[in-house]
Amino acid sequence: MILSKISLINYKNIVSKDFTLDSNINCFTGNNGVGKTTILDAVHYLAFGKSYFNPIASQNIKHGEDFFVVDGTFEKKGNEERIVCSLKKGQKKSIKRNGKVYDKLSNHLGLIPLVMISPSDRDLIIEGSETRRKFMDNVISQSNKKYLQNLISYNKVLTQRNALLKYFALNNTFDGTTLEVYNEQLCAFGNDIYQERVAFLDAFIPIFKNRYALISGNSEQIDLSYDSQLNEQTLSELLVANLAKDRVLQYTSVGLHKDDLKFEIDGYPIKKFGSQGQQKSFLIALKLAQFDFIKNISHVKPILLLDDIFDKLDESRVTHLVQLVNDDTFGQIFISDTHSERTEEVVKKTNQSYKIFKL
Ligand SMILES: Nc1ncnc2c1ncn2[C@@H]1O[C@H](COP(=O)(O)OP(=O)(O)OP(=O)(O)O)[C@@H](O)[C@H]1O
Repeated sequence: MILSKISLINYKNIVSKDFTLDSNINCFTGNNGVGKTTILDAVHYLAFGKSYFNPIASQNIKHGEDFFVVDGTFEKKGNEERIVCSLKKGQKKSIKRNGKVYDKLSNHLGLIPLVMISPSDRDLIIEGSETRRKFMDNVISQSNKKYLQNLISYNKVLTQRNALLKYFALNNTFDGTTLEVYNEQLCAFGNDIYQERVAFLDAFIPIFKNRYALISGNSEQIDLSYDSQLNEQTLSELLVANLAKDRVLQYTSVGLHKDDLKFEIDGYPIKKFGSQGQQKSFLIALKLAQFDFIKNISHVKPILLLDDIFDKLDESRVTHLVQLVNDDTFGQIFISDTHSERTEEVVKKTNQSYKIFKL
């Protein structure tokens, strides 16, 4: 899938802009705040029906205006797909494919595979476990609809179980039979989710390590592992063993919603012991592995958005990255950078066609 044209109206700081794009590399350069990331974000909007950065849809409308439109034309094997995302203040957002409004956003997801790499991915390292679970869940659910369904069902039962624990505490009562019904449902959905996460990481971790080695030139050992209470005990055993604690806490303290991913460098947590460049390399490797994973499953090369990617990387890592881009693993790429000359230098070294848009 190649994005051949995009136009933005009132999207964040962009009043009105149209771009006719290259099928390989597109670079957006300019000073801080001119709107480079905004353009990449608009491409993300076309694929996922939402901003990568601001989940509150109305805040993506340019200040003082009352609507935005992002209009993209994609080409796939000679066929055109026109996707138009728009939002008018006070109304529901609309996503149209070839003039027809989608009933549900979920029907659009998957049509345009895309991976964004951005400085805000640092949240994956510095924030709590929820961010890392979300990353894992997003990658798995892009190719596994049943996983997403199980996840939704698990969270629903979890909310009900927590409400019941609260009810017990408030009313000084306990009903083991009702709780058991929730436990059984939680275990049924939870075990499926656990198995899928194990299988996913078995496939994902070697791809990730390979990507990291290529970017860093093998200069340090990194590790990614699955940290789950279910690695030691079944969910059913965990629920029984922690019942007294859960009744005191009035919520479910064990389960898949506590899973995490452990990121390490030379055996130590990367959050505390990785340099900025090493952390950045780790995140790029993680996202490139996501790219590979989606590509292997969907047999389509996702669009790759590289937001401010060269910052903090030394020359040899930038060179390795460019070499990566040069093999035919990748499809269309969008790059944003403050240094126009640096970008041009870098993309010139690839054997790909490119366009540089100076904003
Ligand atoms: N709803 C909005 N209306 C108007 N401006 C907005 C809105 N949301 C964000 N902005 C502004 O858009 C501008 C462009 O941001 P963007 O992140 O695209 O810049 P950039 O060119 O990538 O800069 P940098 O080099 O600093 O990363 C910023 O000044 C930001 O404050």
